[in-house]
Amino acid sequence: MAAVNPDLQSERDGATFDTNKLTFLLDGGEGMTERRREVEAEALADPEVTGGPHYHFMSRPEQYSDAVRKAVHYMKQAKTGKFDNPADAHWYRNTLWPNEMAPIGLHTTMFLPTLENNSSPEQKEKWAPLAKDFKIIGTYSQTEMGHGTNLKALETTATYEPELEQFILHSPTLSSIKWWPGGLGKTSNFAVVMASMIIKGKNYGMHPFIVQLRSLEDHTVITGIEVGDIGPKFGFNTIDNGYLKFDHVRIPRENLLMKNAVVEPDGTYVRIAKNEKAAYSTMIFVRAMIVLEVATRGLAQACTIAVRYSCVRRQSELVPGGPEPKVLDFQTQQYKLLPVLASCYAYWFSGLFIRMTYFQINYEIQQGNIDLLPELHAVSSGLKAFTSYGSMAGIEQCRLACGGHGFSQASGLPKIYTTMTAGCTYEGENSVLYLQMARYLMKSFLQAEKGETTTNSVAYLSKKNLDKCVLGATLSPDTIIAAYEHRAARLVRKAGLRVNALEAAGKPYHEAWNLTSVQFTKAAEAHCHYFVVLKFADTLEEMEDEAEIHNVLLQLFQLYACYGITNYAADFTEDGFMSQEQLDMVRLRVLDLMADIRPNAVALVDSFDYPDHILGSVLGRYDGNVYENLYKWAKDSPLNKTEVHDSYYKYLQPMITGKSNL
Ligand SMILES: CCCCCCCC/C=C\CCCCCCCCCCCC(=O)SCCNC(=O)CCNC(=O)[C@H](O)C(C)(C)COP(=O)(O)OP(=O)(O)OC[C@H]1O[C@@H](n2cnc3c(N)ncnc32)[C@H](O)[C@@H]1OP(=O)(O)O
Ligand SMILES: Cc1cc2nc3c(=O)[nH]c(=O)nc-3n(C[C@H](O)[C@H](O)[C@H](O)COP(=O)(O)OP(=O)(O)OC[C@H]3O[C@@H](n4cnc5c(N)ncnc54)[C@H](O)[C@@H]3O)c2cc1C
Repeated sequence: MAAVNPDLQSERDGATFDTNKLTFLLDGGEGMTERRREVEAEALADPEVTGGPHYHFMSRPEQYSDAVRKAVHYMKQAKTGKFDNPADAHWYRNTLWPNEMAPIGLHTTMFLPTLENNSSPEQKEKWAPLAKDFKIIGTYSQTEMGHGTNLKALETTATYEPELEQFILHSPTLSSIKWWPGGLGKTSNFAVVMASMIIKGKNYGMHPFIVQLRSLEDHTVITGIEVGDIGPKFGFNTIDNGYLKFDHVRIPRENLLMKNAVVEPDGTYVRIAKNEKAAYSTMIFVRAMIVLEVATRGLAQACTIAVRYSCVRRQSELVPGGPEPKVLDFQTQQYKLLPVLASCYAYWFSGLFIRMTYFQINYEIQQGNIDLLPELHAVSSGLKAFTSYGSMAGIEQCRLACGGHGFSQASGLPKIYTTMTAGCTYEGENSVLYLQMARYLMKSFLQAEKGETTTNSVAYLSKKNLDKCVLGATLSPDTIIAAYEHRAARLVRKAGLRVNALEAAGKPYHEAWNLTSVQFTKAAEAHCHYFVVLKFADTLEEMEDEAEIHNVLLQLFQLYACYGITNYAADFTEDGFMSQEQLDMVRLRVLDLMADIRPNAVALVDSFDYPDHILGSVLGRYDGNVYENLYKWAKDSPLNKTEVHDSYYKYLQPMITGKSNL
């Protein structure tokens, strides 16, 4: 192993805390870290994982094909039961496809969970083992060319025919063609297809059906089905997002997944689920997972790259005539990166929270208690939107902080960005999800107005909030939380009152809502911001016996909160809640906190504990040996395989010399 660049080593030597211990906290305990490292180490030692062709030097068809090679490698091992623990499987996949979408990604994250959570016990017994053993490979096929958001408008029909006890799947229009599902184009032989169910002329809305798409013998497409890849995208090169068209395809009645609703042989429809949105359950699961597994991890990787590189990169002068400093010593560079680093930690703790909450509430839902479903739907929707947007913006900030080299694929940042930014759109477009949360906020506001107590994430709405901000220079968590509560409560109330006023002025509710929806998305964002601040503070409070780590996390917490206040200053000041003096103090504290955190910046990103293979970055290498490896990267570029490129003979030579050697 090459020696570590002294500029990076000195950073590590100067850290005030043990990075390992912080890693344990992030992973959820020492045992979890150890297990993750074991799984990663095993994967990293396997040439099938690390030895394939260079991702960036392949064409898209090659990238897809190589991802399928890896998928087969994964499935062979999974079949042995090696990855029966979901966490092990997850760590292994992250190492196998670093910042890439696996062609079987939808199989594991949506197809299998839908089979498990939406099937009757008999159906589960039939389908889940086939899917777990990869005897069938499936995807989640919901979005259509014409509709992704508005599920009530899905046009694919599943019309029941009692005589034959069959459903007939059909795509009646161009816009009804399924469009986007991952792994649909070339990889999957099955899909859960979401279609509007029609019985005796009545439309019962979206329901899940399991449908075979391709032969299990030779992968040829089933008669009546047309399926293919939708072509190159902004990113997601390794996955075949696909299209799917049905021409009166018949499937047995039993292929309706019947946990939530049953269709009897004579066509009688029996709803079982207490909540009519039960068919939306897989989306809640994925939204809850996106917060940590997509948004936060993408941002943490980008931060790791940009912070390490900023301690290796020397440029310009700080002291006139003096040596070139590490660029992280410029205050503006700290301002670019350290608030983003603080966001990473903030999102991480919210991500851990929503993951745990999802599993707890889902357990209750499976037992028939759906009381907390609206809370889970609102919080998972809001946090997904809030963190994916913050992460997208933060990764771009990291790229800008790396100057010219940030623009090269060698930085690893474009791949992280394009993979992550898709998370702002898929699984519910962010504005749409904020508006879902806003519905919950509006209801809670009305409850609070009636003097009722609101609970869980919206408990603060029925509390008497402070009229004046008591934030002082010590930045105690309680005063910070109170400020964020005040802001969120005020924005929710303002939006709620406007809806009421517009209605009172004669507007129908839907119009009043639309005319207030910008305010409501801002209120939903403020609510999420408060929630993330709160979960960070809760983590600090629950921490035991780790004074050094507590210290640095408290600084990050304060930076996250103060930076948020400076960015949304008007929200905190315009009603006279926070004074100009307090705002000025907060602005200065941001600068002080950055100076406090600066010596620990590298240790804070090291604590994310990403192996170089996962980062995929020359700039963010653990050893900091950036320049020699940038040079090597360029030499490996396919354009440098020959001294004179073919295009010279084809185009330049005839122009320059008037003749061609071709
Ligand atoms: C210890 C270590 C463990 C590690 C384990 C790790 C495991 C890791 C696993 C995963 C890693 C994650 C990796 C992620 C990779 C992801 C790749 C995914 C690729 C993308 C896939 C997709 O995009 S699939 C398609 C997704 N599509 C959408 O999201 C569509 C968005 N639209 C909707 O959801 C809805 O249409 C709508 C909510 C916008 C509106 O619906 P509708 O019109 O029907 O409802 P209304 O607006 O009228 O509302 C009525 C009422 O219903 C409530 N409601 C809406 N949705 C839900 C819901 N889901 N659940 C509960 N309730 C819902 C709504 O709030 C309304 O309530 P009211 O009371 O009336 O207000
Ligand atoms: C990379 C990627 C992978 C995907 N994978 C899958 C998959 O595996 N399976 C699958 O089924 N789907 C998949 N999708 C589809 C994805 O879920 C949808 O694209 C997403 O839900 C957004 O829906 P839409 O495309 O209809 O956007 P639209 O709803 O058309 O959004 C366009 C604009 O309209 C706005 N808008 C729409 N409705 C409202 C409203 N009610 N109020 C206010 N504004 C509104 C939005 O905010 C947005 O600005 C994937 C998409 C991507 C990009």
